Amino acid sequence: MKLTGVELRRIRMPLVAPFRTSFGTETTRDVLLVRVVTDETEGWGECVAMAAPLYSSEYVWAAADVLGRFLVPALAALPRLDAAAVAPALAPFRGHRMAKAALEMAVLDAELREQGRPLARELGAVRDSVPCGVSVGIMDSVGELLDTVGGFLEAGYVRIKLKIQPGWDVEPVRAVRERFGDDVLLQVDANTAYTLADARTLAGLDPFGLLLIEQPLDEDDVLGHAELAKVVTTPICLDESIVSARAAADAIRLGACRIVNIKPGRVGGYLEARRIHDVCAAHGVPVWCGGMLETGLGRAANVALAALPGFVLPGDTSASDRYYRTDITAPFVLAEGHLPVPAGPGLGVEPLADELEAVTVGSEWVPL
Ligand SMILES: CC(=O)N[C@@H](Cc1ccc2ccccc2c1)C(=O)O
Ligand SMILES: [Mg+2]
Repeated sequence: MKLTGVELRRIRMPLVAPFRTSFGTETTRDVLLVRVVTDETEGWGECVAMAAPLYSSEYVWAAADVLGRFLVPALAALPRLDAAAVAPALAPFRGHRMAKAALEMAVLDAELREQGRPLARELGAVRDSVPCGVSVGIMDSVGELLDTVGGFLEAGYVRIKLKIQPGWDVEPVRAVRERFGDDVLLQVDANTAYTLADARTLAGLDPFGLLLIEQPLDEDDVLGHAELAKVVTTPICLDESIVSARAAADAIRLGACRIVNIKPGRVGGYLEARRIHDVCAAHGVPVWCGGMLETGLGRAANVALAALPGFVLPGDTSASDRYYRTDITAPFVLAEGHLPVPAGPGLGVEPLADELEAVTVGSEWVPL
């Protein structure tokens, strides 16, 4: 494969409802897409960075800049273009994992399309559909939360995840348990909103039979999570802290987590995501696929990843209509709480021209 061009495309997708977390409220998703064109085919990548550096240090403008200024030129300099060569070629540039992940994803899509090989096959999928959970934001009232959770259970989601923050934690969890019973698979995600001083409050969640408490403390407070794990009996799951396979191995060995949320964008790509899956499997640590409000492009790749054997917990691989009225690909529709793993070459999906044009706010070709 020979690289002939790279397009950086900015799209804006309105959310069907505001999505509130401990770090802010999102009403519109500002997404950067990467299209890699080769002499044989083309591939698509999606950068999961937000418009502002609130989830991690990355944000869309910075990702577009680092791709255009450093990452794409480094890729263009490669003698041979293949997905395995992307991460090593980009390694000299520090960080920017979400930008790197988008570029690697586009090359992987192009390479697999050329080979006629589905991404699920390449990654080692063992299932052709995956059970789906849903992430529920912080709401203005417990009543509104219960209505929203009821709607998602009606829709067939097999697991509910509640965003929490100090002042919105034990009460909403108790209300969901009282209304929907003890059998609903339930977990919470704090997005780093607590400190070790809140250990007693977090232990207050233990009576509710949660699957896990996700990232209660700071991204870099791995030892704090190990301390917290001695006080809280609910399993700790890490998200923001797990930026690589090495970070996963260290966190597990330090006793900082018993479960890992794998997000390909956060860790630099789907190939590193598979390595994290393998490290966790070797330690007997269950994993699940996190979500970053991806369009159908990232959703397709996440569902393929979620079909690997170690993904034993339902992920945040929700249907397209959980976030968007209209997706830029054929929509992912929940069926009996599951999404089908794409079976076509590469991602198995591609943008629908009209839908893509309708949400495009900018496009630039990166000179090679
Ligand atoms: C589904 C879910 O909860 N995702 C993230 C948080 C999150 C929340 C809001 C977002 C808005 C724009 C882009 C990424 C975002 C990620 C998480 O697991 O921590
Ligand atoms: Mg999370």
